[in-house]
Amino acid sequence: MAPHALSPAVRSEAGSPTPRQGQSEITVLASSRAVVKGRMTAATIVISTVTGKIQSIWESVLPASDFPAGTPYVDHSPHILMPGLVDAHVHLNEPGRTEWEGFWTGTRAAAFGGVTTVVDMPLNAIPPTTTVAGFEEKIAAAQGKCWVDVGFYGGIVPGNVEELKPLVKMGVRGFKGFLIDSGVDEFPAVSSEDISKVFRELADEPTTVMFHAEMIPPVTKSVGDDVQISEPPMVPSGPLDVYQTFLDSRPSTFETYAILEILSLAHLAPQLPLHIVHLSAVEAIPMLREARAKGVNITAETCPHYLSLAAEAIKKGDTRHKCCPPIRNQNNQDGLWSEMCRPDDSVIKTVVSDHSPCTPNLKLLPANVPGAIETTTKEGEGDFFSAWGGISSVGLGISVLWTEASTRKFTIEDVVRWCCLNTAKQVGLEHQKGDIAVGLDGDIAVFDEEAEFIVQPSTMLFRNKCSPYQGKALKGVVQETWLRGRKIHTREQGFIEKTGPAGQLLLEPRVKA
Ligand SMILES: NC(=O)N[C@H]1NC(=O)NC1=O
Ligand SMILES: [Zn+2]
Ligand SMILES: [Zn+2]
Repeated sequence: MAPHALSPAVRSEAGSPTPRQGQSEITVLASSRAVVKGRMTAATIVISTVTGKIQSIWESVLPASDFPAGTPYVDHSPHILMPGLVDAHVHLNEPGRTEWEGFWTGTRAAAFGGVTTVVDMPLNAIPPTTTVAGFEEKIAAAQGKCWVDVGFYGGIVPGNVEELKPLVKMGVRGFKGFLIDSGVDEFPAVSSEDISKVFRELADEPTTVMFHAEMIPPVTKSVGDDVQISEPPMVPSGPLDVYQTFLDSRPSTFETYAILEILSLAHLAPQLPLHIVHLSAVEAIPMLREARAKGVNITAETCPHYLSLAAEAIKKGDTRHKCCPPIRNQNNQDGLWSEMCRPDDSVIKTVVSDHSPCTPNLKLLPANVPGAIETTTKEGEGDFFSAWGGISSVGLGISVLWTEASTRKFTIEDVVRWCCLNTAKQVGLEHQKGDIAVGLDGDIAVFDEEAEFIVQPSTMLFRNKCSPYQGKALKGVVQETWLRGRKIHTREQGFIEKTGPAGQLLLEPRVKA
């Protein structure tokens, strides 16, 4: 490439603010391997330090001498430059349950793992993001505490339909509702009537409606001439600290029944994107495929835990593995991976953490499990039914996923599709996030896919160091994380503290796809 070809590309954009004295207007990252527009290539990426946007890309490694003297330039070869990850499902729980997780700790954990955007779930904070007032409190609580960019979902609960359009205008990136008990009182489940109202209300809005798709199938019984419908309780069928007992209490039919219910109402909003969060049961896949073939606009996500852990290996009382829907058996995991082999028509488009932490006491961990705390009472120890449901993993996702995906012959491009390109699309941020392309934010993860590490408290930056991954050897290390053209974290040096929490709140309303 002739050096003169650079001059138009490195010119700063007209009308942009001037950089501070002595600061270069651009920063350059190069590598023999980069995932640009979803494809592996050599690349030299020029990011404006003024706008934070990617200004130009060459599909070759240009030497530093091609750039003006003093331009920060690093050739990261052979490490991979990939887009910063967009984790589209994280519970940050602030305000109200900040002792479970907060903006500061949750976004630092994200940055450690190359995640440059997280999208916060509407529940577990108090208040939940189910009203305009609740969202205002969230936004206020997040100010100045975010180390990566943060978007927000709104919540759907019985009776809040009038809040939904105003929340869209305030910039929520979608909505989540539950069809089963959510685990927190302030976020009740919705009925089919509630869903019908929501679909009518949001039918033409630029948003996505997402469901925690587990539902207890009602049982019908005849009493005289009447048919009575009731929900059976989730009754344990064995010891409470045996994982299989818990798994038996939340079978795959809970997921398939919930999805059928959602599909039966989809005609009320034919244009509205629908989405199933944290899909676990493989049995739901053919149903979703059939619906999509008929034109229903529905997608699904799954999580690293469903793709890497299996019920058979969960030890007695190890409630670090409790989540809902549950981790199922190895066959189920293999089935999810088979679906991931279909890059173009898979119903599972994204992989997200569903980082849903709590304080360690609520996990009721027996003393011999790492992450346990000393408790004065042994009551309920190891009880999978009473323990908080949720897996902590934000920032570990890419390594957990790569450890498993690489043995199954998937590529880094696949990971980028699941965790960057498609997650950005899911939340309407594809014009800004999730890819290395001119005009997008200069969010980059520098990934060494050969390096390995053991998960320890020092590699779990979330607030409560209690995760089923502790002690596991993982493959793939994020060496550096860049947010809008600024290096914010390196594995060697930690956080670039002088940069401070440079994350922005992503509140620009979505536009219709
Ligand atoms: N309330 C809450 O965060 N629940 C999450 N935890 C989990 O395991 N599944 C969820 O939906
Ligand atoms: Zn959920
Ligand atoms: Zn969740």
